[in-house]
Amino acid sequence: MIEVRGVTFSHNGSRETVLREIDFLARGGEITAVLGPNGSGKTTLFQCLLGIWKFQKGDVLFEGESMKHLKRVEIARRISSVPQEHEPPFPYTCFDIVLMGRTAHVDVFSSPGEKDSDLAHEAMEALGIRHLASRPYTRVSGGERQMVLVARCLAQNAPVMLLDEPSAHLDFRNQNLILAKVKQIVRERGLTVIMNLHDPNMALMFSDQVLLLKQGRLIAHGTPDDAITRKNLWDVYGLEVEFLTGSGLRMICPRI
Ligand SMILES: Nc1ncnc2c1ncn2[C@@H]1O[C@H](COP(=O)(O)OP(=O)(O)OP(=O)(O)O)[C@@H](O)[C@H]1O
Repeated sequence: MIEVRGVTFSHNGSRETVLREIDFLARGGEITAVLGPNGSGKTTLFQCLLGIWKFQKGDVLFEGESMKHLKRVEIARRISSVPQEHEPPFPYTCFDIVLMGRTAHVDVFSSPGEKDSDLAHEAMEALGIRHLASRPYTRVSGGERQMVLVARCLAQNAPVMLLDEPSAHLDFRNQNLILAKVKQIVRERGLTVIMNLHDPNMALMFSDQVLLLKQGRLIAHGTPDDAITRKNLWDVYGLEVEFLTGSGLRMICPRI
């Protein structure tokens, strides 16, 4: 469980407040989706949770304890993440990239051991990408890279996972497969997942809680059905939408 209390953040020397008084609770075994227009502060929120940016006000609690004074390696044992862009400088194999997820658990003077390799293989197996193990990461497709990065997150074995647009670069089938897989793993392992998404339909299908951000403020917050409404989508994106229902599903169609 991770609790965000009144987090407020501005970049050094900037007058613009990127995040204002953000409050929410993300529970284990659940997926929290963060939706909001480009530049609304979604990635910055992740960077604050990961300790990359130091917020000026508020606190982040992991299982009730403040993480404010933890070192990056200590945060990495609690929170793993899939960044939006990842371009390694060297053509590591996909397996090496997944194994890097174990860094937070390996002593500075040691190399990853058998247990670390097993966990990396297991993570690739769970996502159905074992066949990519020996392929250079720089020579697989954007979607395959995304799968490798999610596997790296799983191998890190942290109770909280942050996924920044996990379905970016994925084809229609893989977008759905990866989110269904994440949901299954979240339920099985009781992980707390927070993911940034652009498509509210994906949030309706795969999340348990939705946060809607606009210009660094939390405009709405609740179950997908409560938070994703015509009014809230208009307020946040300035877009008129229709809801279509059928087969037990509720989907959004923009009115353009
Ligand atoms: N290093 C930086 N210095 C100053 N301002 C920054 C910096 N990085 C981001 N910003 C600003 O912070 C705001 C929030 O950016 P952020 O990347 O968190 O948005 P986002 O919601 O993730 O956007 P997107 O959906 O496009 O990925 C933007 O206005 C952006 O211009």
